[in-house]
Amino acid sequence: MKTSSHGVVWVKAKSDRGSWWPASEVSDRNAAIERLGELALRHFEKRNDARVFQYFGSGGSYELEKTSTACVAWEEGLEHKYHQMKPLSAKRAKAIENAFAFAERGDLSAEIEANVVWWSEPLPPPIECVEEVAVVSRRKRSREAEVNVEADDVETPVNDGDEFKFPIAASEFRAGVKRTEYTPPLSVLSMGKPAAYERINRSTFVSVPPPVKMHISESATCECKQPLRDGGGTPTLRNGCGPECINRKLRFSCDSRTCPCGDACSNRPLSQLPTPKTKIIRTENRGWGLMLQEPVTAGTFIVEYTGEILNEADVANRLWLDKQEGEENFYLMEISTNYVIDAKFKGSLARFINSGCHPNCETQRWVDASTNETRVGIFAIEDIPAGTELTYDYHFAHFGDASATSFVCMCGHPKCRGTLDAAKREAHFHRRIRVEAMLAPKSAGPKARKKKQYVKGTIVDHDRAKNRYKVEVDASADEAERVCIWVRLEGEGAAKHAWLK
Ligand SMILES: C[S@@+](CC[C@H](N)C(=O)[O-])C[C@H]1O[C@@H](n2cnc3c(N)ncnc32)[C@H](O)[C@@H]1O
Repeated sequence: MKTSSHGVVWVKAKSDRGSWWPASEVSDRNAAIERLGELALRHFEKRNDARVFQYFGSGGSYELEKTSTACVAWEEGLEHKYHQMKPLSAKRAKAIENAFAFAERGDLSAEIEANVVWWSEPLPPPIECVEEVAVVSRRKRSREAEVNVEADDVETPVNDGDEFKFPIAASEFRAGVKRTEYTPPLSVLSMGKPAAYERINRSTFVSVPPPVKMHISESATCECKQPLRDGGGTPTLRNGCGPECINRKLRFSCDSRTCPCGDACSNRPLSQLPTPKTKIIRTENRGWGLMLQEPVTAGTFIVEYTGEILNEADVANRLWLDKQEGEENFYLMEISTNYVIDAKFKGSLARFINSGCHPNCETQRWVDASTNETRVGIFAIEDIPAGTELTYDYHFAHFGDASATSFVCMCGHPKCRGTLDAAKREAHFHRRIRVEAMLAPKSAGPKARKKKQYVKGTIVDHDRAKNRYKVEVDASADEAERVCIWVRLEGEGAAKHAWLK
C-alpha cells in the first residue's frame, strides 16, 4: 500500500478567508498562466514571486497565489486543519475527497511535472487499501472504527459538542481493519445537518399566478362507479377510482367536487396521498440523500416534489446568486420554461433525492383536475426494500451557465454514465453496444484489409449535427490501444447494432 502523499499540500490563502484548502503546487508557472489566459496574465505578470497552486475540487482551474499564502505538507497537522474547517462546505468536502484519493496514489511528481490537471474532475481510478475512520476529540485523542455515519434524523446533528469525525491521514492507515476498494469516507466529513429550508406540503406560487379553481363544468370527471359501501352506507375504504379510472390513466387527479366516487376516491391530488416513511441520510459523495424506511412495491407514490414556482427570469436571478455563492446543489425541476419548481428554500423531502443511472424511482407529472395545476410526484418503478436510497434520473438540463454546477454523476452504479447532463444521457452516453463496423485486426498489420465485423464497445460521444455516435471499441487481446469509431444508429446508413446490458 502506498502511503506517500508527495505533492499534496494544505494551502491557506488570504483570499480564502483564512481557511485551509488541499492543493497541489504546480511546477510550470508559465504553462499554468497560459492555461488561465489573459486574466492570470493581468494579475501576475508583475509578480514573479507568486506561487502557483491548483486547488482540488475547483473544477480544474488553477489559482495563483501571492507569497502571502501559507502552505504545509498534506500529512502535517491534519487534525488541526480539520478543526479550522468547520463548517465544511460541500465544495471543500469534495476537494478533500479528491485530495485523499489523489494522495493515496502515492508519488505524484511525474504528474505535477507534466502539468496534469485531471485531479479536480472525476476521481482517479480506485486503488485497494485499508479504510478506517477516526473519531478525534479536541481534548483526548481516541479512535473508533466507524464506517457509515448517517444523520439519525434531521433534527440531530451528526457532530455534537467537541467531537469531530474525519478520515484519518493516509500515513495513519493501519492494516487489518477493513479491506475494500478505496472510496474516501466522506460521509463522516459532514458535520451538522442539511442547510435550513422550509418544509412545505404544497408548492407556493412566487412568480407565477396561483391556480384558481375552475368551474365544475370545466373539470375533468371520470366515469367510475361508487365503490361498495358497508351496512351504514359510508364507504369504508378509499377504494374508488382504481387502475381503471380514466382520470388516473391520463394522470389527472380527480376533482373532489365532481368525482362520482366522492369520499371514496383514491385518485386524490398528490399532497393528499399517503406516503411511505423516509429518512434523510448523508451519502458518501453526493451530499444528503433520502432513504426509504419501509418496503414499497413498484408504482407506489413516494413524495410530491414541492417548492417555489418561478418563472424564467426569477430562475435566472437565483442561478446568478447561486453562482456568486459557489452553491453546488441545485433543486430546480423544470415543468416548462416559465414554470420551474425550486425547492432550495422551501420544499418537501423530495428535494433530497439524488440522481441515479439505475434509478428505483421516476418523476410523474399529474394535473389537478380542479385547477389544472401541474404537480410532480416521485413514484417507485420497482419493489424497493427498506433501507434503500431513493434515486431518479434527473435528466439534468443546463440551466443558464453550464459551469455553475458539477455534472459528474457519482451515483456509483457499475453502469454509471458518468454525467448528469441530460444531453449526454439522452445521447446514449456510456451505454454498451454491439455494432457492425469495418475494422481490420491490428495484429494483421497496417495494410490489412478491413472487413465487416461485430464489435463491442461503449458510446463516448455524440455528434449532434451529423447524428453520429462515437464508440470506443473494447480492446481485444492482440490490441494494445482502444480504437474509436463513428457510427450512425438511426436513419439512413444506420449500422446494425444491439444494446448490451
Ligand atoms: C436536488 S439536490 C439533491 C440533494 C443534495 N444531495 C443535497 O445534499 O441537498 C441535487 C444536487 O445533489 C447532487 N447530486 C444529486 N445526484 C447526484 C449524483 N448522482 N452525482 C453527483 N451529485 C449528485 C448535485 O450537487 C445536485 O445539484
